[in-house]
Amino acid sequence: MSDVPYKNIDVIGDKSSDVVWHQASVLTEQRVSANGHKPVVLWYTGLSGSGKSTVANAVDKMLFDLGCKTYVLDGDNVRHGLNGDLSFTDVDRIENIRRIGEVAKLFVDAGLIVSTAFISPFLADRQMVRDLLPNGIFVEVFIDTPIDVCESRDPKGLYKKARSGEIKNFTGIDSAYDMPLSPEIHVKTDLASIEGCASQVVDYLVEKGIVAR
Ligand SMILES: Nc1ncnc2c1ncn2[C@@H]1O[C@H](COP(=O)(O)OS(=O)(=O)O)[C@@H](OP(=O)(O)O)[C@H]1O
Ligand SMILES: Nc1ncnc2c1ncn2[C@@H]1O[C@H](COP(=O)(O)OP(=O)(O)O)[C@@H](O)[C@H]1O
Repeated sequence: MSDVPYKNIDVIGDKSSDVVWHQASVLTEQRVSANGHKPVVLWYTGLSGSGKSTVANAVDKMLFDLGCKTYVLDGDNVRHGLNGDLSFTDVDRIENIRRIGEVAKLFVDAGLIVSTAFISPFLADRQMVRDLLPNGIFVEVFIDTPIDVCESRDPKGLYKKARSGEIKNFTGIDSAYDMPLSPEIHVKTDLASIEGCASQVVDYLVEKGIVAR
């Protein structure tokens, strides 16, 4: 497990002590009742090329077709906008996950099923997001794909660049990945089809009474 210092602590610290929380006029409970399902964060974690985006989007489509209110936050997309100022140093990855955790919390408040597809390599950061949310809301989905399979897929040609030294701090090569210790859902993409992996996630949500089929 990596032990990374929170260098951006001045950013992370709460500087809003004079700001008072405004109570919304539509309560989360009312949104939940209108939506017909519980809000949840499906927190996908895994190496680059493991299948996070593919499985998250396949699940999202299945849930959308069941009438659920959903949204996917994807690493590649969020890093173009909200987190466009962040690199792949350990400190910036920590800040990346902290911001996504806060955004996911807002989506939960809106009553949605939010899927996040970020490498989120550090155990401590995934725990930080779990702790940010009410009990049972954070569902860790470990997209467990061996690095040699990810590298043979290499959908963006990034492993090739990392091996040649063109990209530094690449997860699994010269940057750490802490495997989840007890994820709620453990998906092995080298053993099941995309549809099979997505069904595994939806089955979990149905089994837990989060959505109805
Ligand atoms: N150095 C390095 N290491 C890992 N990944 C890299 C790197 N540089 C660029 N990329 C691309 O950025 C995507 C990962 O962004 P994340 O926000 O998910 O990363 S992290 O959670 O902050 O670790 C990742 O997307 P996925 O392949 O979808 O995981 C890559 O496309
Ligand atoms: N069972 C599977 N689940 C998910 N992806 C799979 C599976 N089998 C093959 N793939 C392929 O692996 C690649 C995963 O890429 P991607 O979803 O972008 O990964 P990540 O978001 O983790 O970087 C895609 O090209 C996808 O088609």
